[in-house]
Amino acid sequence: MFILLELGLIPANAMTLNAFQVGIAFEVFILSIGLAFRLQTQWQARAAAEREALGRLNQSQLETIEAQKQTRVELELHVRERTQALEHTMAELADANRELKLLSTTDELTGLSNRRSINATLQREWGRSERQGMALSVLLLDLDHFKAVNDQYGHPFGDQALREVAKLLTSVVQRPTDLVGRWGGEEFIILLADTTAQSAVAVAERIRELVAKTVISHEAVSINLSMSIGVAATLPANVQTGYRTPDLLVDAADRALYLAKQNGRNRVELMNEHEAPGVSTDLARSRD
Ligand SMILES: Nc1nc2c(ncn2[C@@H]2O[C@H](COP(=O)(O)OP(=O)(O)OP(=O)(O)O)[C@@H](O)[C@H]2O)c(=O)[nH]1
Repeated sequence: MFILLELGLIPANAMTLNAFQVGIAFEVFILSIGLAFRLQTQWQARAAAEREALGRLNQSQLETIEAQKQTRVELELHVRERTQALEHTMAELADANRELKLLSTTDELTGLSNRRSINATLQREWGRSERQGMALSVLLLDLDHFKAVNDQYGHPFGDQALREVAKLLTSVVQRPTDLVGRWGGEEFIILLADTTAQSAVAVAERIRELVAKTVISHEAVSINLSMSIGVAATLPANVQTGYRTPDLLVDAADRALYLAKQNGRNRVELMNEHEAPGVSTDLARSRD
């Protein structure tokens, strides 16, 4: 442009004189537009990429939250199922324990308390009688000539007789604090709390009479049985004259029972607290 002007090939005017600057300005302008366009394109691409990444991130977060929720629900369900199963097992265990306790305290044949349970009750009642200054009585009851019954009518008949006798005993002894148990074999025991020797003998006598008059039947056989009963009573607090331990009280009843057998059976004998044979209730003999 400068050479053309110098040679006079183009007229010198504002346009031609400033053509270089104008050209540069124009080029700068065009470059600026190009640069701006390029920047905008890059910015848009970057924004789009960011949006997409953000979208992806949110989606994965949502999936994570959803998965966690699902896991929690499943876990809660599992815990509930396990809790229910555990409760069920606990209930079964409680039932089994009750059953076990019943089995360990009950005589299978008669349903009465067994010896173990009677001993526990005797200890308890002894302590209570001691604290409250009450009398405590023990009856030992034994079926007479029971071996002959078994031998003659068979063991099943003997079993039935034991069950029937157990019912008779519980029908007479009904106070909640009293206890009827099977001491072993054809021998029964009765604990009478807050009961003096005199009352205990009266109870024993009622039992003796009831057993003697009750007909025991099983299948084609019907027979009458009788019982010998030993009675011992004490005031546990009375250490001077009474029996010192529950076992000694039972021993005394056992000695009274032995006397009843010796003296002819179907009778009641009382062992007095001074360890000597007591007043025998000869009612049995006199009435039979
Ligand atoms: N059926 C049956 N018999 C039993 C059971 N337990 C013990 N006996 C029997 O009871 C009988 C007891 O006999 P003994 O101890 O000789 O006494 P007893 O014949 O009753 O004679 P006394 O007691 O002297 O009058 C035995 O034949 C035992 O087998 C039982 O659970 N069922």
